[in-house]
Amino acid sequence: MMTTELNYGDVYLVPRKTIVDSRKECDTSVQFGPRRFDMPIYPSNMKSVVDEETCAAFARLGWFYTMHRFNVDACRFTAAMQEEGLFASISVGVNEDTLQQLAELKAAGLTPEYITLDVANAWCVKAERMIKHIKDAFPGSFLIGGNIATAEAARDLESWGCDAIKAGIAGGRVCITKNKTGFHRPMVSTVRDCATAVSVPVIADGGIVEHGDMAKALACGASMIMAGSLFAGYDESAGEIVEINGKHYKEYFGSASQFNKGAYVNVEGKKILVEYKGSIGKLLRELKEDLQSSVSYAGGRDLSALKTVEMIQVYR
Ligand SMILES: NC(=O)C1=CN([C@@H]2O[C@H](COP(=O)(O)OP(=O)(O)OC[C@H]3O[C@@H](n4cnc5c(N)ncnc54)[C@H](OP(=O)(O)O)[C@@H]3O)[C@@H](O)[C@H]2O)C=CC1
Ligand SMILES: Nc1nc2c(ncn2[C@@H]2O[C@H](COP(=O)(O)O)[C@@H](O)[C@H]2O)c(=O)[nH]1
Repeated sequence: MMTTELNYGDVYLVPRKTIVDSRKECDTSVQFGPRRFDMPIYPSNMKSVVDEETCAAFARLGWFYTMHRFNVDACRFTAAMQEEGLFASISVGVNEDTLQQLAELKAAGLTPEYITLDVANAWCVKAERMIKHIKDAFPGSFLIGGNIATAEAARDLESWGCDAIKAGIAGGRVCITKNKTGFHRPMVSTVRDCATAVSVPVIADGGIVEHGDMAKALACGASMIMAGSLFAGYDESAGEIVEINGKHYKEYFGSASQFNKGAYVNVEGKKILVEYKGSIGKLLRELKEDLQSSVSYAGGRDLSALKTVEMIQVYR
């Protein structure tokens, strides 16, 4: 049977009576694993979005982050962050090099507070083996597994030991997976299905276009949101600045792009230029203001109000 599925642009949230005197009263903070963060959104663990400085800046601001896994010394990164009094949040893969990195961390007596298993389709035997290995070797780390896109996959990752699950397949701005393989699920349907299926937190990954999509993701049951292109155009983003005809852009490329892989093999991502927008401070302030406003329209004082808000489908 063929079903109709929904993306963020297909839905809106129905307003309720506001009970606060000011949007500033609305609390956007979220408990995620062992820590509380100022906002439930964070930059994608992509080489064109975050580097060590981005990660340290987000941690200092009280926002969550995850370092990417491409040519990164996880041991050195973890030590550097923790020596600065910041939490360490690393990404790993499913291959031999990850086993090596984990062994080095263990030998150095280091435990990252957060570990993200980052593969295109984590509903696979290799991810199952690695998740079980990480839970065994680092029981003190909060383990995020992803990505997946169905309730059944979410339930499997939860049963394998993930403390949180990242949902979203082929919905990203630099993704070409859906073009090359035919596989994709729109984000509203993905997040709703996955969040309903498990008791661990679900991260809605990719496809955030408008700031209001944050509230929609949370209304679908997400606890956190990961976004790439939203954060890619700033001084603090990791991509290079490019000048064309006097206008400035930043490079934003997929983790499975030829540019990131260094070879045209199993390419499922592309490189684009996004508008350069200067310092990220204005964006972070605006994201918080907009989410505070969303909470007020939801008739609450904190993010829990968004969990029970009514969602409607719009036809164009
Ligand atoms: N969120 C999304 O929709 C997507 C995200 N990405 C991002 O791109 C990066 C690269 O992802 P990924 O390709 O998983 O990682 P890798 O290219 O690092 O692949 C990891 C390992 O898994 C194997 N593998 C990967 N895909 C498959 C598959 N479909 N079937 C069997 N084995 C497979 C690879 O072997 P082999 O190469 O020999 O097959 C490799 O050994 C990640 O950061 C990921 O998050 C990529 C695509 C979609
Ligand atoms: N199919 C692919 N997806 C990718 C690739 N690199 C990253 N990603 C995913 O996209 C989101 C970011 O999406 P955005 O809409 O916010 O820009 C990211 O977090 C990954 O899940 C890739 O090469 N191919």
